[in-house]
Amino acid sequence: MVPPLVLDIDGTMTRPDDSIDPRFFDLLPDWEAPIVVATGKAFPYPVALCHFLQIPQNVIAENGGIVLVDDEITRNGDGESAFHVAEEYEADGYELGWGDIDLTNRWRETEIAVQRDQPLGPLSELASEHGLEVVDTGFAYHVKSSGVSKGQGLKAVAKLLDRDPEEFVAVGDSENDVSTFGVVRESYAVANADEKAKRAAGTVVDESYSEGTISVLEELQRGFDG
Ligand SMILES: O=C(O)COP(=O)(O)O
Ligand SMILES: [Mg+2]
Repeated sequence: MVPPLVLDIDGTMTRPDDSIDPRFFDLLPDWEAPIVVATGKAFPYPVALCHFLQIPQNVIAENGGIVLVDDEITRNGDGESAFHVAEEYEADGYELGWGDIDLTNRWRETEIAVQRDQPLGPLSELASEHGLEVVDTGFAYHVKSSGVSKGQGLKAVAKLLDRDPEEFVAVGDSENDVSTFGVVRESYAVANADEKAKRAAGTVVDESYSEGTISVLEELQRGFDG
């Protein structure tokens, strides 16, 4: 059997121009084991991605803040405090950086995300005053509860799927994937991954972005076929 998968979205299922690699639309629906999409993005994004890929909606969103399996939704973390951090950051004269219509945070429930061109120092200070932490995904700074992570999310998903997290193979590209890498059987960082993800991964693949992820999936498939 091919192993169950836990896949990050940005930097992992995407090409360098941020588009989803269209090859996943053929590869993933045919994968004969559960697939979990684990992302720092707000909940609607991975739900929509699963919908359009036509795969079951096994989702970890907001870096573990929201978990969906079948019809069960679990929320984790102190969203209120994260929203207070955002308010205080703005009151101090900084911006979240997403423009007037902030679609990055509009649907967030358990954490907030800030553009990486905004100052990190004051954001980290406010986060720690509220007992929160900042994670840099390479796409955004995320202000979140420290006990909440994709790895914790995967443990919850695995349980609901009647699986062990150690059956899973993970692919990711950044520090918000390190917790996932810590609970799975095999972990792969794509070549564009940040140093934290590369250090935590069992294997760093030669290819970048979706090219790297697809090479891992094809290798797993060959292992299964052979
Ligand atoms: O939204 C982000 O900042 C990163 O998203 P990802 O976890 O899917 O890479
Ligand atoms: Mg990523």
